[in-house]
Formats: sequence, C-alpha cells, structure tokens
Amino acid sequence: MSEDEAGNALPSAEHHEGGFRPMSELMNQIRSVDTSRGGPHYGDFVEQVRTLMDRARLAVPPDDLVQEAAGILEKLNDRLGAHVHEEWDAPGWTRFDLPSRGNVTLPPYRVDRAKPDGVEARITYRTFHLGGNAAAHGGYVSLGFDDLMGLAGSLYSGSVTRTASLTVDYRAITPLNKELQLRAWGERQEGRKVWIKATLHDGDLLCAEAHGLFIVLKPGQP
Ligand SMILES: CC(C)(COP(=O)(O)OP(=O)(O)OC[C@H]1O[C@@H](n2cnc3c(N)ncnc32)[C@H](O)[C@@H]1OP(=O)(O)O)[C@@H](O)C(=O)NCCC(=O)NCCSC(=O)Cc1ccccc1
Repeated sequence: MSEDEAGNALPSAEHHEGGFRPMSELMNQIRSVDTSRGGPHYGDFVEQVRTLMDRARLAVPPDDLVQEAAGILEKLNDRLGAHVHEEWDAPGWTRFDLPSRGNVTLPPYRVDRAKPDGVEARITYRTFHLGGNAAAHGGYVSLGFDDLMGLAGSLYSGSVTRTASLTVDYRAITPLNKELQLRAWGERQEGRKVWIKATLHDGDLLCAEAHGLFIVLKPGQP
C-alpha cells in the first residue's frame, strides 16, 4: 500500500465529527450494522494473514523462497491496495461473526458475554505474538486487555470511552496457541472517569491482571 493509499484509509473529517460516533452508533444499533462487509470468505482471508504472520515469525526459508514469497506478497498487496477504504467502511470492526470482530491486528478472541457488569472472552495468542521462551509478548497481552477493557468500559458507562491509563501486572507467562480466559469489568465511575479491572487466566492459573482508567468522551472529542 502506498502512502497515498494509507492516507485514504484514515478516518475522514465527517466521521471524526462527534468523536467515536460510528462506534457509539454500533453500541446503540448493533443489529443494524452491516456485518457482511468483506463477503462470506473474509474470515478465510483473515485466517491466512494470521497464519502468514505466524510463519513469518519463526520460518527460516531459503533465499529462493524468500524472494518468491516477497514477489507474491508484493503482487497481492498491489491488488489489495486498489480496494483500501477508510476505516469506518472496512470490515475490520464490524464482523462480529469473526474473532476480534474481523480486526486482523488484534489477537483473535471470541466474546462469550458482554453486559454492563462485565465482559468474558476467550483469547488466543498465536506464534506471531511470541515474546520469548514460548511466552506471549507483554505488549500483546496488554493489547488484548486494552481492547476488551475498552468494551467493558463502554458497556459499564453506557458511553464510548478512551484509555487514559492502563497498568498490567504479569503474574505467569502467557502461553501461545491455547485458548485463555479474559474477563473485564467496571469497578466504579465518577463523572467521565471509569475504572476497569481485568484478568487473563489459563484455566486456574492467573497469567496477568490489569487495571485501567477510561474516560468517557465528550461530544465531538476524537
Ligand atoms: C481523552 C483523554 C483520555 C482525556 O482528556 P480530556 O477529555 O481532555 O480529559 P481530562 O484531561 O480533563 O481528564 C478527565 C479526568 O481524567 C483524569 N485523567 C486523565 N488522564 C489521566 C491519567 N492518565 N491518569 C490519571 N487521571 C487521568 C484527569 O485528571 C481528569 O480528572 P478530573 O476530572 O480533573 O478529576 C485524553 O488524554 C486522550 O485522548 N488521551 C489519549 C487516549 C488514547 O489515545 N488512548 C489509546 C487509544 S483508546 C483505545 O485504544 C481503547 C479502545 C479499545 C477498543 C476500541 C476502541 C478504543
């Protein structure tokens, strides 16, 4: 994707008017959102991109394969570049039928429960998320927390929130390629400030826990 195309992918002024307005529309009118963007095989595409990232993390290919892969990917990126849209039109936030609502940049998760009193999800850190010594990278653990704590913050407060502060305590290594349990819930709210807690478990083992301050956005705030 060229820089021009990347520029086109940024939110337009129209969509930024009212801050996270499309997200709040999504929270309020979840049933009316078009979940078919990207078509019936979009999930296969996301899965192949994820697998490519897994392979890229650990593969040691010979140079002829490196060149072949780079050539194939360059052609594919050129073709995909012709179909880049701005963020609110992309399937990567509306595909609730897919892990992480179709957002390939997030660790894949499935939400089992999302209510004002809390969110429960199953999340899998993959080979791509390797930090070292078979453990997930702490930044990706934090990414999973941020996304699902943001959801918990919005449901708890009934408004769209942004992360102001996020603290993660890493209690045990987070394993890869295994479904883990992530829970996030609101603790209290004072005005626009919403305090959210979260845990990440591998069965009975607490891998990490987090607490964060989320701020309810004012009308028009980006
Ligand atoms: C909006 C805000 C967070 C707050 O600014 P404003 O609106 O101007 O509000 P103001 O500064 O007046 O504060 C209000 C009250 O809060 C307090 N307080 C504030 N901060 C702190 C603190 N750190 N620590 C402690 N307290 C703090 C502050 O003292 C005040 O308290 P007071 O009322 O006097 O008692 C701004 O700093 C910002 O945009 N930061 C960047 C956010 C960003 O980029 N985040 C990452 C991307 S989001 C994401 O990824 C999530 C996501 C997931 C999934 C899907 C979608 C999204």
